[in-house]
Amino acid sequence: MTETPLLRVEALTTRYGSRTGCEDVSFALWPGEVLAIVGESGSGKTTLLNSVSRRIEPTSGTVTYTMRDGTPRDLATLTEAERRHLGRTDWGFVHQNPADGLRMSVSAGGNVGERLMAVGRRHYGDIRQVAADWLERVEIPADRIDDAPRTFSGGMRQRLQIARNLVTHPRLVFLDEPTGGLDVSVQARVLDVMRRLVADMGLSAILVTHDLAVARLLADRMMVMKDGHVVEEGLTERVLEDPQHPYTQLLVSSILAV
Ligand SMILES: Nc1ncnc2c1ncn2[C@@H]1O[C@H](COP(=O)(O)OP(=O)(O)OP(=O)(O)O)[C@@H](O)[C@H]1O
Repeated sequence: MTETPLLRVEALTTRYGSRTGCEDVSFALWPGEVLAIVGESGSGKTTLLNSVSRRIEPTSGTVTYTMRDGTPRDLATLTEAERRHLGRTDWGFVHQNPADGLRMSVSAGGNVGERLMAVGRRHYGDIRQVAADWLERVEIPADRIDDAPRTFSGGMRQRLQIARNLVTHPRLVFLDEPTGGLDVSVQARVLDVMRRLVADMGLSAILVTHDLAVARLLADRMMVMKDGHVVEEGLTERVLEDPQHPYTQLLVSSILAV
């Protein structure tokens, strides 16, 4: 790991009127690290993810991101065009519902190729070849390249969403309950593909999940949220094996002991 974090979040607070989404959250994300944000429904996980990725504007606090040229930038100071560029090149966002991250009536190859065109690739034959390679990497049969994702199963759609996001080799991926809507048997394959790609590509990721088993499989480090606050944070194995906060103890015993 290098000395400069990829992302530094300081005292981030997001309120919805008088209701608190997340409050006074600080953390650093290091290159190549996967950080899970866990907690029960309503604890503020999605609010935090969306505030960090600027899908919503936080009420206060700062998020500093180290750009590809090594310059740390306060995300609040980026122009709209700079943010869009970041979203197309350096960042990926995998939604729980694949329909939110895919174009459901565009072919699978088109869904992947579109992201390449957004970063300036123009040669049709090359784009199709890269798209075909990526479908293979996420275990989608080559003969489905011209089919639209609305004809795919839930697991295939999610694997396609992963391909669409990773084809531009982002440095940071936001994963919002990426296996949340899937049957357990289908989840395993999606998780396996994701774990392999994250490791192969040395990706940094922030993963929101209420499922501690998913966090255990993918994350190096874990932050536990309750009522908008981080109550515990540490290496995944440490938090799961030796939880310190009573709420984490409850979560771990109720979920892993079954
Ligand atoms: N758009 C919104 N308007 C008002 N309140 C909101 C909004 N979104 C979230 N909240 C509130 O903020 C708090 C945190 O919600 P959030 O969705 O971030 O939690 P979560 O841990 O992601 O839950 P889930 O796992 O159910 O998605 C909750 O009290 C929720 O009711």
